[in-house]
Amino acid sequence: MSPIIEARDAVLSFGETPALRGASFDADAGEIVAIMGPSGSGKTTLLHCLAGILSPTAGEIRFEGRRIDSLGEQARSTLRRERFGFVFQFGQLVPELTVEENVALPLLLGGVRRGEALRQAREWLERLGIGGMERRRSGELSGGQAQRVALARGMINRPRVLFADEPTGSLDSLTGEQVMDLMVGAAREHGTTVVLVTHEPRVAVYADREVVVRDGRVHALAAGRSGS
Ligand SMILES: Nc1ncnc2c1ncn2[C@@H]1O[C@H](COP(=O)(O)OP(=O)(O)OP(=O)(O)O)[C@@H](O)[C@H]1O
Repeated sequence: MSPIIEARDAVLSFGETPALRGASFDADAGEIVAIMGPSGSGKTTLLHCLAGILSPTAGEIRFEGRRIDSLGEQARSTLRRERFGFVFQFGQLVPELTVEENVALPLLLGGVRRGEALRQAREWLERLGIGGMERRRSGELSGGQAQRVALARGMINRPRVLFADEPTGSLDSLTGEQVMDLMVGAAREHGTTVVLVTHEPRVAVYADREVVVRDGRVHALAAGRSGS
């Protein structure tokens, strides 16, 4: 099986600071892969390259076998909206919008009618155990609730790949486990690949496989600890 998402020898610097120095990574369809590694090693930069947010200056990024690093900004933006989902450390919800509008946003941006988009948003909120909060604003949510909302927003367009950057980084361990259970459950149900950046071993055990980034390069770890 060829990987659904892949980086080959990706190189990227920020000014004089090298972030990726020939990073290679791949994930198969439906696989959950954790990217671990020390602070500043290049994890987030790798995730941003895989997700088409950044383009490496050398090397290749492929999604479903096709180069995406050479696409223009508009094509990458469409790809992100239609095929990828995102969950970040602090939810990054839009404070002016209600919870249901936040969740519906990827559908609304893709042209789905408002009524239908909000209906699907409420379904996801229900499913993630926060039904009844659809009219709140993000400032009225706990950290765990906000991450559930972010997860609902990340999954609502049934992405092929969900990119999660420290999704539990702002949560206590119990709440973090609940969010990870929900994320893994939703991803498994929809066959969504998950690329999960975390520095927490107890979060990485949710993955099928772990890799470690050091100094801008990716090192494989022994086969996943989960289930073993
Ligand atoms: N926008 C930026 N401008 C300048 N330097 C950056 C930028 N983003 C990242 N860097 C630098 O690139 C290197 C890799 O950063 P990156 O955020 O990818 O690491 P990380 O492994 O995700 O770190 P952390 O675990 O602390 O989030 C670091 O040296 C960082 O300082």
